[in-house]
Amino acid sequence: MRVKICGITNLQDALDAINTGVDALGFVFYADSPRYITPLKAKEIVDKLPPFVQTVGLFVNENENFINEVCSEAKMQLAQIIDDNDILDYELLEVKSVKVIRVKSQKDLKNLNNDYYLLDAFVDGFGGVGKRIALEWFEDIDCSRFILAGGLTSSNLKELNNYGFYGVDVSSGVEESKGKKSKQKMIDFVKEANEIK
Ligand SMILES: O=C(O)c1ccccc1N[C@@H]1O[C@H](COP(=O)(O)O)[C@@H](O)[C@H]1O
Repeated sequence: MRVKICGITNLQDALDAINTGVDALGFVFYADSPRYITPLKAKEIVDKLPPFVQTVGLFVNENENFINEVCSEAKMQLAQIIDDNDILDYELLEVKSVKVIRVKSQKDLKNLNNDYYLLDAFVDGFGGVGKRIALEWFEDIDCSRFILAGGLTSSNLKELNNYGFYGVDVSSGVEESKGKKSKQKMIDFVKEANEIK
């Protein structure tokens, strides 16, 4: 089970997250988020990271140029993309990407192609507020290319057993306050994630 911790705003949280064994760190380039980080500050953090950790930039309804420029400046290796109006031309992106599906109903899980998707619960405004997707919607669906997000915590991760998700993404569930991660919550989260089958 791959684990991404999203909403990194400072070096200490990034290093604490890495020490728990996470696979990816997320940086929010969405100005209305309490976890927003400037590309320059993200780059300063990324420059101090050890190898073998993927850096992921989160974008909300931005155009290709903006995504390319920020990923280049901030040294993001993957773009996590919310594109509500489906207008992005992915061919124009200079960085690998994963599309976010903001899941409102079980219908949104049907007819997806063979790509990897990050699935987050639909909320008015945007994510990072701890809302969950109903797990029963995934019964009888192949979850092996899905990264599940939305309302995950060390206490509810056990419920994911046997679904076969590729990975999980968490933000508010490992915070002590908005934009500040809790070292202990990250340790507990990653420990539980490693036990999921
Ligand atoms: O984290 C944010 O502030 C954010 C802002 C806008 C869109 C998405 C955002 N976060 C993403 O939301 C999901 C779930 O987060 P949570 O664990 O429920 O708090 C996750 O993919 C974050 O990357």
